[in-house]
Amino acid sequence: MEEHEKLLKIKNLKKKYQINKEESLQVLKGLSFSIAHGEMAAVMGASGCGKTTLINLICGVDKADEGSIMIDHTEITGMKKSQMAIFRRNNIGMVFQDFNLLESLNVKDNILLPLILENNTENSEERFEKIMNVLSISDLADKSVTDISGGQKQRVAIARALINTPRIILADEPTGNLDARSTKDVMEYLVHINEQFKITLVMVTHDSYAASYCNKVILLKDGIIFSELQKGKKSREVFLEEIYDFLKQIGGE
Ligand SMILES: Nc1ncnc2c1ncn2[C@@H]1O[C@H](COP(=O)(O)OP(=O)(O)OP(=O)(O)O)[C@@H](O)[C@H]1O
Repeated sequence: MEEHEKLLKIKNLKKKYQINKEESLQVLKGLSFSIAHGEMAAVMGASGCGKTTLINLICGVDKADEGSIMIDHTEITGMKKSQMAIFRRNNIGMVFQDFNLLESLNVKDNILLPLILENNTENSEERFEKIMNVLSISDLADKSVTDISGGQKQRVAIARALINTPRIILADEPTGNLDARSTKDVMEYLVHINEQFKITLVMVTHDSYAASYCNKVILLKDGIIFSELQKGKKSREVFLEEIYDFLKQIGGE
């Protein structure tokens, strides 16, 4: 893969947290990897290895100590907070474990919220309809988000992440609050939107089953990359076995 085909390029990323005056915790110790345009990748590793830290650095809510994060040729590590907030709104769609939907708004308004905040709802109807169709939530548009299932809530959250035509979707444990049936549904829909909208997707997960839907799995250990697994032409089931085997080596399952 040529460098210019990479959407996300992370080089030598370092992050430590100051625990108290004397102690600090070096979580990321020089992490490097890249994600191609249109790729769907999972980041895995034992609890506390720095997965959420990594997502927070990529979406710019926290700052790295060293290293570089490029999203489509834009270096984000040096950006000011206000600049980063604008970049994030225009380029990054976020999906969270607990959905982060507003209960006072119905499904449609939750999805349109990023455009409403930007005062940019003109010509959004066609994209809204397409997203609703692809995620099979058209029938839910007028419902309150308190009256739909967990799996449906996550599909609404994915629709909201997509509405602004982002370059990348970052998902932190998107199936963490879902049962097995809804996990399967949500992962199938994520594959579907990855294909239909050619959107690049990076998710952090504990769940090997969810990760097995991705084209690539990045395994973190001790603050660096332990291994990168490619699905290639393998079936999802065979890829799942491979993920299990590697996770056993790093104590992640
Ligand atoms: N703001 C913070 N201050 C101090 N330590 C922190 C802070 N945020 C995270 N940590 C620590 O850094 C390490 C990595 O945390 P992080 O949440 O990134 O891990 P994770 O891989 O996402 O964990 P999990 O899988 O359990 O969600 C953990 O030991 C955590 O306790």
